[in-house]
Amino acid sequence: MNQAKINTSLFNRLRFVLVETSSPGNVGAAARAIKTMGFSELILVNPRFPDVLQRDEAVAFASGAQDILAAARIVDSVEQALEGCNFAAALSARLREFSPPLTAPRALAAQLVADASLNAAVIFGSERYGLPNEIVEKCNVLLNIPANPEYSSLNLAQAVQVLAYECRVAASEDLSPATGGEVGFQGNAASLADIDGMFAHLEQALVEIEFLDPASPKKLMPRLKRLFSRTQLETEEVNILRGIASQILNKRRRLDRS
Ligand SMILES: C[S@@+](CC[C@H](N)C(=O)[O-])C[C@H]1O[C@@H](n2cnc3c(N)ncnc32)[C@H](O)[C@@H]1O
Repeated sequence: MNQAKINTSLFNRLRFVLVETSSPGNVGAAARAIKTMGFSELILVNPRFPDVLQRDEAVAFASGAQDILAAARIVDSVEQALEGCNFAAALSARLREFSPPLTAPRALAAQLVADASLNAAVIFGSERYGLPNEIVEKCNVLLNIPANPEYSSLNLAQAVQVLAYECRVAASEDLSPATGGEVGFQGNAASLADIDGMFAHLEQALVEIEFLDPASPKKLMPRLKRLFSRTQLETEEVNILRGIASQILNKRRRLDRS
């Protein structure tokens, strides 16, 4: 039995999100992977089979982790899966032109353990298609598991296992009290829902001043998302950006009226 001391704070702050998973066996194996490493929160976004959690194959692959399966939640959208989160990492074997900063599981795990103010999600794509760009662009980081460049796509549940393992190892190595305090943000990390709202507001303002042409948006919003994803936005900062957007919209309306 492993008696190593461990900082358990991350176990309650990290959720595993599987998007549009098709194989019940992978869902069961993912439940087992997260339980063996001490985690418990599994969320499925639009799985191929709505009854996947009860399917024999899922139950068989979960083995002793049937409690994780039973407690797993099924939701309709990534936004629902991320409710209450202020940090999200997209896992992909594929690098993309417009993505948040690239990081590796070990570095991310250390960051999540060190900063107790982070309520995080790690998001995995479907077996066939991986993660769509719209989801990757919402995330703070893109996580790539280092692998053979000629064949780097792990089985979904194995990717979950690697991530959960790295987080456990990082938690075992960091035994500082998990209170946040001097490490991490000065203010509260903005929730992902607030950041989404801020981008929608900013987009509206940019359209209003004709900086963004909705008929030909090019890559302006993905580029801005990438820019902001390089910093961990705080609630106050999101409010400032929304204030700027409001001011632009109000000023524009006043000019239109005069
Ligand atoms: C079988 S893979 C999906 C492969 C898919 N055909 C694609 O091109 O993305 C299922 C999921 O496991 C995760 N995954 C697999 N290999 C990975 C790697 N090397 N780094 C990060 N995530 C990986 C990703 O979340 C991926 O969406």
